[in-house]
Amino acid sequence: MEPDAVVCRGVTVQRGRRLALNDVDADVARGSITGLLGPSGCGKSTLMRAVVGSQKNVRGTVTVLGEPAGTAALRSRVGYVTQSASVYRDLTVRENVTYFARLTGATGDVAEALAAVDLGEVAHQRVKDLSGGQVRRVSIASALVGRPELLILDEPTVGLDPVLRADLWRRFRRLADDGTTLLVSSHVLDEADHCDSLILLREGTLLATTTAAEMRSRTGQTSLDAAFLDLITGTEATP
Ligand SMILES: Nc1ncnc2c1ncn2[C@@H]1O[C@H](COP(=O)(O)OP(=O)(O)OP(=O)(O)O)[C@@H](O)[C@H]1O
Repeated sequence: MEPDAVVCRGVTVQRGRRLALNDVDADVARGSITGLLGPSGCGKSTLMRAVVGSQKNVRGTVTVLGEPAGTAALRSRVGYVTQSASVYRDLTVRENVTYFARLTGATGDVAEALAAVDLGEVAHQRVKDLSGGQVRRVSIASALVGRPELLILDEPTVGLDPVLRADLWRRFRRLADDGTTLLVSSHVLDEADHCDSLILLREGTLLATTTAAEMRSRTGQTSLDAAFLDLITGTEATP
């Protein structure tokens, strides 16, 4: 069996006065969708940054595709889409994705990346004339064009309507089916149903590594929000 795409051991990050992550152990299996879930401020973005290698003051070890996180060799193998879209508003959709392809030295196909997130028909439009959901997808296409083995998406569905959200998750599933490993964060617990496995964080600590089905069976709840609350209560009840 191939080793996991991401292996985090004892990951601890101090940000200002706060311990943003406290001794977190978590793994991301290859070719699957792992959800990184928890309330706002629990440390999701910090953990993603530790995996990408852009977070300062990381203690513990983070191994990505067999290499220490952040090493130069990983640059073309890992795609990272931050919460705020990092695209050029005055360029067209195609120009943006082409630019990122050149920047990463990617041999990937621009048309293929645009098609993967259904942007083919607006490829000629300037980003400033697009909807928020479309801009989000330009960011994703810009990361996809490098054909990363690991794609890290920080809250990609936030602010999107339910139809667009469902559509994006279908596209993420297709990418995973084609062999890409996805680590996707969300503070919406219901999105857990789209993930193969889950890393649940709370106030910088690992609450559980689990699945949506296991969350329901452990708590007897059908709603994942309620199951998460039960897990928090259970944790607090443990001395
Ligand atoms: N630049 C910073 N300096 C100091 N503390 C920070 C900084 N950025 C974030 N933090 C703190 O680190 C903790 C974790 O933040 P992080 O952004 O990782 O959480 P998150 O789960 O991604 O939140 P959200 O869902 O709101 O994006 C929070 O308590 C936050 O206040």
